[in-house]
Amino acid sequence: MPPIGADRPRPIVISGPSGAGKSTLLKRLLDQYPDRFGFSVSHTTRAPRTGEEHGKHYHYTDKEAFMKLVDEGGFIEHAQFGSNLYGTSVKAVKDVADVGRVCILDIEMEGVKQVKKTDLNARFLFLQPPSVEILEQRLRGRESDTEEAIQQRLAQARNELEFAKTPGVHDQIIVNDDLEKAWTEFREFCVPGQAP
Ligand SMILES: Nc1ncnc2c1ncn2[C@@H]1O[C@H](COP(=O)(O)OP(=O)(O)OP(=O)(O)O)[C@@H](O)[C@H]1O
Repeated sequence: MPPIGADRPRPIVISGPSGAGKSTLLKRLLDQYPDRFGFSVSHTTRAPRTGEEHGKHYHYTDKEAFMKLVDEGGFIEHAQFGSNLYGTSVKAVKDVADVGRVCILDIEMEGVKQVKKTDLNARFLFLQPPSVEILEQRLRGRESDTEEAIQQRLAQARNELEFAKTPGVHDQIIVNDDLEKAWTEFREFCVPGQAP
């Protein structure tokens, strides 16, 4: 198989603090270009629920096999929720490129560092809020988080913003001040050459 980028579309890694507007812009992108992008299928150790399909909703696995893949460096991100493990494997991202779609990874800073260690040849986009104060207003405006969660997100946001200053980490940084302006830049990054 040739490397990603030769004839398979390069994945796009989108990161940025919680509340920066990733979901807002991604929803718009997927609505406008439904066939162009794809998402990787995650691994999980939880049992499939009725109607869920192996390889479609998740790759269902057991703890032992999951941990073996962790040891082999097969995961970009993995985490435990409750008693179950979840993760995004490098292979799952390659599977999306193999069917000719641009895999979108909406991940946080640690995941970005992991992707950089792989041969995924990804492009990196950072979505930046205009300021931490405005980020706080938006998180509050969303009315979906407790005060504690907001404080945690803001603390993590400061870390992410600091990391994003590292030269060469991101191919592009978009400041989400005016949504329409951010959308134009976002679309140009994800679907180059579409601007009127
Ligand atoms: N340019 C903008 N101006 C004003 N409000 C915005 C702008 N962009 C996004 N918002 C609002 O900010 C809030 C946070 O946006 P969104 O939920 O898309 O963030 P996110 O980065 O996906 O966060 P998370 O990582 O927690 O999912 C939403 O209520 C959204 O409507």
